[in-house]
Parts: sequence; structure tokens; C-alpha cells
Amino acid sequence: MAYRKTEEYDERVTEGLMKSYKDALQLLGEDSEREGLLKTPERMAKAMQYLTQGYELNAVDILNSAKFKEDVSEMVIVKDIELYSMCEHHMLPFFGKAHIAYIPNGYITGLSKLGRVVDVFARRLQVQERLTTQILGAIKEALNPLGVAVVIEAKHLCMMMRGVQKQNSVTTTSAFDGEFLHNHITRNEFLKLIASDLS
Ligand SMILES: Nc1nc2c(ncn2[C@@H]2O[C@H](COP(=O)(O)OP(=O)(O)OP(=O)(O)O)[C@@H](O)[C@H]2O)c(=O)[nH]1
Ligand SMILES: [Zn+2]
Repeated sequence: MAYRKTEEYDERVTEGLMKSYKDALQLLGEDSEREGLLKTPERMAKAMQYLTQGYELNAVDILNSAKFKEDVSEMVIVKDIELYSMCEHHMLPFFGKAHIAYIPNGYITGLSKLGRVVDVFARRLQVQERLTTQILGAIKEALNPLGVAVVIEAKHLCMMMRGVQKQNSVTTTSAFDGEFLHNHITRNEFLKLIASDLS
């Protein structure tokens, strides 16, 4: 299944999570029976299923669902794709932007599919490095392009709200393949274009 309706939840999973979240609220010193919290375990159970729905989605299928034969070999860049993910260490959000480029090799994909692929891998428990390479891997597999590049810039709430508490640090990760890996002129063109407001 390439797509999933956003408001569909597995009842068995919802029930199990609700029990755990109710316990968690009690353990944190809350009264899970007070009015404001009565529905909270259910809300959390649904929110967490939504935020991890990427496990059930197939990025390559999504790209292939709008794959078009096209005889172009100019770099395609989609930049500033917003993303929200959760770090696998603390289950706290990290969020920012992804910039994606590929050089077609006989096929292009629907532009929106690149944004969907970001969500497929972001809606899981992640580290930013793996998120970056998984996006690259899916594009490479589906389109067999002459090159792929992915750059992600993100802020991690686990470094802001707790722990080291650095409010302004931004983590940048990148992954390059094909022309972007072997040809520094192509890579620099991409990096220049994602830094520009006009690209
Ligand atoms: N490489 C990488 N590290 C991450 C990511 N998200 C969170 N982390 C880090 O994962 C590390 C987990 O380190 P631990 O020492 O096990 O956890 P901790 O005691 O909570 O660490 P502090 O956050 O330093 O308090 C921390 O340094 C986090 O900053 C990510 O996407 N990539
Ligand atoms: Zn973390």
C-alpha cells in the first residue's frame, strides 16, 4: 500500500498504547482521571500512530506511481521541503528542511512525490543521518538517476528542551550519489542553488 488515509488507526494498537500512556501519566504524577486528561491516552495513541505511519509506506512505490519517461538530463531540485521527525533516542521531535536533487536518466518523477518520500522516512523513529541516506536510496532505486543529492538541516528538541540545551544549533547532514559524488562542479552547483533564495 503506497498511501494510507491519515485518520485510520489500528484498534488493537490504539487500545494497547492507551493502557501504556494511562500508566505513564500516573507514573509522571498526574491524575489520569481528571477531565482534561480523560481522552489524552487515546489522543496520544493516535498521534503516535500518525507520527510513525511511515513504517507502513513504501517510498519506491510512491515514486514509481508517478514515474514518467522523459528525455531530459538537467538537474531537478526541490528545496525547502519541511520535515518533522522524532529522534529514536528520546522520541522528541526534530524538524527542519530537506533539499533534494536528482539528474534524470530517462525518467522523472512527480515533484510532490519527493515531498511524500521525505514523510515516509521522517514518520518513523529516526536519526537524521539515516533519514538522509534512506531518502537518497529510495530515489536511486526508483529512478536510477545519473545522480542524487539530499541535504537536511534540522533542529533537535532533545538538544533544546533538555540535555545540553543549545537553542540555536542546526544539524546539517548530506548524502550524494553518482554525479554529485564524483563531480565537484555538479555538487557545488547544487549547493549554490539550495543556498540561493531564487532557485
Ligand atoms: N547522530 C545523531 N545523534 C542524535 C540524533 N538525535 C539525537 N541524537 C543524539 O543522541 C545522543 C544520545 O546520547 P546518550 O548519551 O545516550 O543520551 P543522553 O544521556 O540523553 O544524552 P544528552 O542528550 O547529551 O543528555 C545525544 O547525543 C543526542 O544529541 C540524530 O539524529 N543523529
Ligand atoms: Zn534525541
